[in-house]
Formats: sequence, structure tokens, C-alpha cells
Amino acid sequence: MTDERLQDPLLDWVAGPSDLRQMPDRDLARLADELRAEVISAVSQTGGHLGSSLGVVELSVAIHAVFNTPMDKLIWDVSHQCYPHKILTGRRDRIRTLRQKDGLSGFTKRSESPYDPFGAAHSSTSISAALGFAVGRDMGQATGDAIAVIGDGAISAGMAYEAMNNAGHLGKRLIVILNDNEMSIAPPVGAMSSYLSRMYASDPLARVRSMAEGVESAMPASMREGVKRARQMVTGLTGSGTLFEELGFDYVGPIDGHDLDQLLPVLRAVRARATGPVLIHCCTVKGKGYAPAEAAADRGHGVSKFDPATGTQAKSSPGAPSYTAVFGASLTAAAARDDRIVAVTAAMPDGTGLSKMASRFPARVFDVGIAEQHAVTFCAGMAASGLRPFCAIYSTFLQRGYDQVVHDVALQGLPVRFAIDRAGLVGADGATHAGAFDIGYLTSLPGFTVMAAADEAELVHMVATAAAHDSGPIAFRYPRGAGTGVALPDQGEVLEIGKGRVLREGADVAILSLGAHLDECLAGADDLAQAGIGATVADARFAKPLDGDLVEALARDHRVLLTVEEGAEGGFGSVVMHELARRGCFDRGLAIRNVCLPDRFIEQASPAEMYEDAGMTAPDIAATAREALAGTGNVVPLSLAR
Ligand SMILES: Cc1ncc(C[n+]2csc(CCOP(=O)(O)OP(=O)(O)O)c2C)c(N)n1
Ligand SMILES: CC(=O)[C@@H](O)[C@H](O)COP(=O)(O)O
Ligand SMILES: [Mg+2]
Repeated sequence: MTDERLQDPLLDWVAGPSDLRQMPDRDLARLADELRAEVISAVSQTGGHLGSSLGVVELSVAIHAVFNTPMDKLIWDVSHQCYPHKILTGRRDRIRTLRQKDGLSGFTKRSESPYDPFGAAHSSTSISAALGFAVGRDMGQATGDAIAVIGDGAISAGMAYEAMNNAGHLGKRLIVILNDNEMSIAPPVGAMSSYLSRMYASDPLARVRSMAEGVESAMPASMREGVKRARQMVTGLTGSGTLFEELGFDYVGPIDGHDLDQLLPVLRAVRARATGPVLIHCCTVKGKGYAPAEAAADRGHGVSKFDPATGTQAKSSPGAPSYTAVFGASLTAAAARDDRIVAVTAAMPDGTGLSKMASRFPARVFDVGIAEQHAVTFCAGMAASGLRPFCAIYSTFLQRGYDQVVHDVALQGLPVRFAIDRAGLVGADGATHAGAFDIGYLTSLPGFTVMAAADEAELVHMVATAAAHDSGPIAFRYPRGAGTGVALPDQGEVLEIGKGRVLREGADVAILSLGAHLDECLAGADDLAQAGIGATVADARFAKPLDGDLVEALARDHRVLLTVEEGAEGGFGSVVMHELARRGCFDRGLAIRNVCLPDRFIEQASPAEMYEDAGMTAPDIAATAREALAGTGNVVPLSLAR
């Protein structure tokens, strides 16, 4: 190495992973330190998944230094930990645009880089995808090794076991790296988590506990004997292999995932020797190397912008309580009145607001791990037993439990209450986390009641309504973030099922809103009023059963009917169209427009920017109304029609 290069940051010399492969091993640890500092510096400006990314700094360096990416396919599970990987794979110049409008995605994304062979953000998909690449390779496709990196939280989900079961059966060369930091978002739960902890906890075997013999022989001589002894002791002690070995994997580890002196030889040995599926168990620390993250209860899982010197995060200006907090408080109050109320979260007690109820009624809140499918059927069972379960899951993650919603809940008419948070566009997490489809996929189910809260007071009423609803499944959706600041009732009222409400009356246009875009509808009506156009604004409250009489009256009394929803095509607008068709309202020359998410995925930005991109702002609503009105022959100045 030249003197010049010795002084400069090594990271400045890395244009891509092939540069790592030229570096002597002794430089890689220094590079990892610089990479860690770069991640901290970048995320302090953007916010994001800091702790998970800091935990895989050495792993990212080691994998790219050993494997021939992008020919070898590196697949990060969830991929919220991919920031070091992005920096090493030619995206350092844009890393400070992470999670911003027009910037880098916070997750891996196929369209962003050849080093992102598979996109993710929902968990536990990596082993299945990697196995697909392995089969492609063995069937002659131009692709090399397949490496999945999966966390101890993500490996709690059923899909990971389905994949390992299949991989063990196929016996193809496949590398799975278990990144075990003993954390999910919250502390991990369940038997699998306890099993992994036991594997790690039993020092002195903890360093290298069970290694396939082939890998042992490829290890440096200094490590070989210890490794062999450890394996023999473990095998002798337990009399059987690890769970992973039972599934058909060679098991390697646990090893220290921050020690390049362990990571590099193990990865090289596996690369040289593996013939079938191998699982490398790496133990890491979430938030590693940044004291404020390591000290935080969530190990810095998701942070807003922060001061790198202190770790102090930017606080959002004090305002209205979030919908999530209002839900958590309302459910806790309802649970205090009714001991049949229980609640379930799939690894997101804080994100869903259930931690409030859990601290008061710990035996009635169940964190099932990342297991949305099980969460839904578990709730179905509890409902069948006579309990009143609330299944609190983000809209986007409920997608994973859809067959269970259909088969275990709807078909049996069981009164599971679905509290669907993060409805609509969520901001920095982008398209993968958008709550776009639940209105469509729930309203199509016979017997389902589907509500959407226009504000946080409505949410309180919907919690009460759901709690009282024993005659079948019921769902209510509400968005991410702060509410509108409306006064909250002391106690929720039970709403009349299938009845909407009219907030404002006008002669020309009817705007029928479902959910939290009501304020935009009212602002759109204000815009129209300035142009002399009268608008009625109604809140449907229920997408199902729909208030058909209200819809018919709006159609009868106006020339234009707009539906507005924070969801995709095929949702509320479609339900209204069916109702209008059933009631023969199309015969009356009515102009109808559905204001909803367009038929494309919306890239990450602030929620406001995303709704602008979607054409769903208040001025968009007004412009759509004017355009529709112009088409009915009403005299509208052209300048007003957009
Ligand atoms: C299907 C699904 N459910 C829930 C989530 C939310 N989620 C994102 S990361 C995470 C925890 C992941 O833990 P782990 O895999 O151990 O990674 P770590 O953050 O500890 O590195 C959860 C629950 C998700 N992304 N996908
Ligand atoms: C990666 C992931 O799925 C979660 O960490 C998610 O980013 C959390 O989102 P919220 O911030 O909306 O809870
Ligand atoms: Mg973890």
C-alpha cells in the first residue's frame, strides 16, 4: 500500500466490492470502522434503521470481501440493515438521500443496483428467494452462490421454516447466515428465540460450537483443533444435531459476527467446501459501536435524525397524539371494562400501541413474534372460545395473513376485531409499507364489517363499536402519525353499523370520503366554494356494509359524486360503484370519479409528498370535481377545470 493510501480513509478507495477483495485482511477491520462511522453520520441526517445496520457492518465487509457479488447473490432479509451494503456497493455518494423523496430506498431494491438481486422489506423471504437463485444456478442460469442473511427475529416466521424444509430436502448449495442479535424490534419472543439464546449462552462452547468437519479442515490451523473439540463435545453432550442440522443444513457456529478474524475464515471455508445448504450462526450486537444505540431499549432500531455526538433524536413538534396512541389508550380503557378483550401483535407491541395495554394487562396481550398468519388464526380460535380478540397489525403486514383472514375468520363468521394501523401512505418506508390494499381485500369478503376512521375521535368510537360487535369479523383502519387534534370523547360510542354522516351540504358536487382524508375533502370543498360550486361532504365511516341510502341520496341530489379513500383502486370506490349500479343510479347522468391511489406503487417521500404524487391533495380533489362537473354540461369556467 502507498503512503498516501495509508493516510486516507480506506472507504474513499472503495468504488465497489471488488476493491475489498484486493485489500489485505488487516485493512478490512479498519475499513469496517470507517464504514460504521459513515453509517452513523449518514443516518444522523436522514433517520432510519440505524441499530440493525450497525450490527452488520463487519458482516457486510466480510461477505463482499469473500463472495463474488453481484454474480453471487446476496439477499438481506427485511433489508432494513442494508445501509453498510449500500455504501460498499457504489451508493455512498447518495447515502444521505436515504428514505427521502427521489433518494435511495431504505431497503434493497432490484431497480436500484445489480447488488440488490432481490427486494424486500417484509420479513422472512430471504431463504426462499436465495433457494430460487440456487435452483436457477443449477439449471444453468448465469448466477453464482446464493447467500441469505436473516435475523433472529425474521427467522421466527413460518416462511423461513418452509424455505429451510425445502432447502434441506433439495440439498442444493445454499448459504444462510443467521444474524443473531437477540433482538427483533422489541425483545424477541418465543421458543425459537430461547433456543438460539441457549445455543449462544453456553460458553465455553459459544465461540465455535458445531462445525461440519469439512469446514473445520479448511480453517486456519490455529482454530481447527478448538473447533473440532467443540463440535465433538456438543455432539456428545446433546446426542443429536442442532435444529438446523435436523432440517438438512450443515451448521457452523456460533461465531462472533463482529470479529473479522472469525468471519473471514469461516466464510472462506464455507465458500470452498459447501456442497449443500449451510447455516452460519453469527452473534452480533444490534446498534454495535454507537453507545446511544446500544443503550436504547430498541437498540436504535428506527431513529429520526439525531445529533451524532449525543445520539439525541430530533423530536417532532408537540402536537396531537398519534392515532396509534389513541388506539392503545382506547383499547386499554375498553379492556378495563371488559375482561373478555384480549389483543395480539406480531412483533410490534410499540408500533401498534399495544404495549400500553400490555403494561396494564400483561396476561391479555400476546406478542406472537413475526407471525401474522398465526396471529390471525390464533385470534380466530380465541374468538371461537368466546373471547373478544383485537388483532392489531399494520395494513401492509396483514397481507401476509390474508388466507387466514378468509379461511379462518370470514368463512366461519368469527368476531375477530382487526385494528389496522398504517393505513394509506406511510412516508419514508415507501411502497413496501404502504397500507394500500386492505379496503379492497376486506370488503370483498362476505360478512365482514369494514370501517375507516376520519379522525382520532372517530377511532375511539370504532374501538367501542368493534368491542361490542359479536356477530362477525370487523376491521377499522387508521393512518400512521399524528391525529388531527380533535377533542377526544371520554368514552367511545357504539356506532350504528353501516351508517355514514353528512358534514356539509352543497348543491352541485357530493364528496364521499372514507377515512382520514376527510380534511382534504373539506378543504377541497372550500376551494370549490370559492369558485361558486357547492359541495356536500359526507363521511361514509363504513366501507362495508355501505350506507346505500346515503350513497343513493348523494347521487340523486348532485351532478357529480366523488369517492375519496387512502387506498388502492378496487377499494371503497368500487364498493360505491357496485351500489350505484345495483340502485340504477348510473341512468341519471351522474358523473362519478374515484379519488384513490393510482395503479402504480408510490416511491418513498413524506406522506404529503406521496399523496401529491398520487394526485390526492385538496386541490386535486377540487380539480377532479370541476373536471367532472364540466363534463356534465354545467357551465364551469375553463380556467377552473384542470
Ligand atoms: C412480515 C413482517 N412483519 C413485521 C415486520 C416489521 N419488522 C421489521 S424488522 C422487524 C424485526 C426484525 O428482527 P431481526 O430479523 O432480528 O432483525 P434485526 O433488526 O434485529 O437486525 C420487524 C418485526 C416486517 N418487516 N415484516
Ligand atoms: C423495517 C420495518 O418493517 C419496521 O421497522 C418499520 O420500518 C416500522 O415502521 P413504523 O416506523 O411505521 O413503525
Ligand atoms: Mg435481531
